[in-house]
Amino acid sequence: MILEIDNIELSYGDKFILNGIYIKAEKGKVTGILGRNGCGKSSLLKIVFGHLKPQNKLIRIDGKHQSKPLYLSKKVKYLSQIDTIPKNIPLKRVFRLFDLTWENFVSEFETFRKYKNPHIYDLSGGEKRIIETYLMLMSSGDIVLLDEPFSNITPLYVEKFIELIKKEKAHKIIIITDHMYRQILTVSNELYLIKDNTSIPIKESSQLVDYGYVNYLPT
Ligand SMILES: Nc1ncnc2c1ncn2[C@@H]1O[C@H](COP(=O)(O)OP(=O)(O)OP(=O)(O)O)[C@@H](O)[C@H]1O
Repeated sequence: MILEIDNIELSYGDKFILNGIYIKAEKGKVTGILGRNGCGKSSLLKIVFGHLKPQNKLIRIDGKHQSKPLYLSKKVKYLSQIDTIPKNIPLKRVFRLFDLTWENFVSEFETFRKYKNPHIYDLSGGEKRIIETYLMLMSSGDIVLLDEPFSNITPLYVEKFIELIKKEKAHKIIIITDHMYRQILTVSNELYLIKDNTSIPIKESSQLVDYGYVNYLPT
């Protein structure tokens, strides 16, 4: 399965954000998107999910133009930057709604074992984010869009998610964006930088220095 995000044009009023984007994401690969604050990464994922209507877009799956928003097809799971888990339902039930189990989750994320029958409001901000990321990544779907899954998460669990993403990509298209660029470099098979409103395919990490995204690369 191949997802192509093509010809995206987005402005908010007279504020020009994206133009001429082309991103190709495939099942079996993780596609990373990097870019400075405000370059339009979150807007791009919202456009792919279908929540944001740009001035122009072409979304293709296996070459077939998708005229309807992808979220209608239930093919896509989207970790956005806003809270999405209902507050009034016990978390174990939320997991069941996603066809997942709390028991499997705590076997990977041990520190959650202390919660016996938690609701989302019992958790810290980072813990909520861990749950949301787990649900979006691990539940069924062909396409997973992850907007800043690593921010606010303790390093051991960032490593855990990198491990899970590498497993899940075998049967999913995964598109990920985050400012933790070292982790994005680690987990991604294909990489794009959004700069000057457009997408630039990155083949060598040294290009990130050439394009002024970072001053130097970690040794
Ligand atoms: N609803 C909106 N109305 C007007 N401007 C918006 C709206 N949403 C986003 N923007 C602007 O569009 C630009 C891109 O925002 P977006 O959140 O997509 O960037 P980003 O690359 O994800 O940023 P960050 O890395 O800081 O999260 C920003 O300048 C932002 O202020």
